[in-house]
Amino acid sequence: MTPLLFHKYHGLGNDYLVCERSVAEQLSIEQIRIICHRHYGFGSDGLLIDSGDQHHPTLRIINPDGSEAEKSGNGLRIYARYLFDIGRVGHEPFLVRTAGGDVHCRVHEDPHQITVEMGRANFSPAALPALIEQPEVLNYPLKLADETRRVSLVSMGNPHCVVLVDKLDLALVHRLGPQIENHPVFPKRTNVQLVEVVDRNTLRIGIWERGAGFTMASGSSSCAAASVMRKLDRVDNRVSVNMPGGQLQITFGEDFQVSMSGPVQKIGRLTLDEDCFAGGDDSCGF
Ligand SMILES: N[C@H](CCC[C@H](N)C(=O)O)C(=O)O
Repeated sequence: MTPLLFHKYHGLGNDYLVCERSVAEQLSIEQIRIICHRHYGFGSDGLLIDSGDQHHPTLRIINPDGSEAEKSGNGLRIYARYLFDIGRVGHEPFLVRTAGGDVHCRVHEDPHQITVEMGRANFSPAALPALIEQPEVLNYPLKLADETRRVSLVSMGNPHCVVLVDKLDLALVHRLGPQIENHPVFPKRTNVQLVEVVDRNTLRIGIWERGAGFTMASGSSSCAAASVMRKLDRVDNRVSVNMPGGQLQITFGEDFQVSMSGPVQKIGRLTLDEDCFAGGDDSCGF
């Protein structure tokens, strides 16, 4: 087994491990879940796999539950910084391929700051997918276990369900998040955001991620929340999105083309010891 080398970064506390394809090919999905585990592994909100070749950077995103995501905003900023750190890119804009569409990234003069052109917000429910026969789903009454909540749907390449609230309550994110993530109307599940509009240029959001649960920050969630609020004419073309982990800047171009800018920090390099996989299920089941 070649050394299992990982690089750990975070974007506003949304942390990711990065590895080469040759490393990922040696791992099963169950082993990736262990590596992302907060106690039995390195701990991470997911694994970013550098899947391209020298001239065509391609990003695969694996959630901590082992599911694969089409796109990740913080993941793309981290991948762009990783490519810069290993000398594969400079400060010029460059294209990155993802399962959720091609995006353009740029590492600023200060390499802690990265901008990603995240593509066009798509309000068609079929893009998520969602089993609702409407051209767009805005303020739709979604029936949950004990209540009905008005939701709006948007795809950033990955699926998002946005819930507008008067006052953000993170306990409500934990209560509604799993119900909506796993609602049968979403055949591939969905990411969930609760959104409070502070003013026409400022949002506060709480995030429940598909396949990851509560996270400190999410780039695609910031894009999704801002896009729905733009669609509902609650914000202007430049929006600061505040999350528990910090703030991202979202800017809208023509036809809901979304640009996202924000920080990335490197935490370190990690080499995995095979002993990590040696244990069985020693838990006492409580
Ligand atoms: N869990 C998400 C992918 C990561 C999104 C988030 N970390 C971001 O920064 O966009 C999904 O299954 O679509």
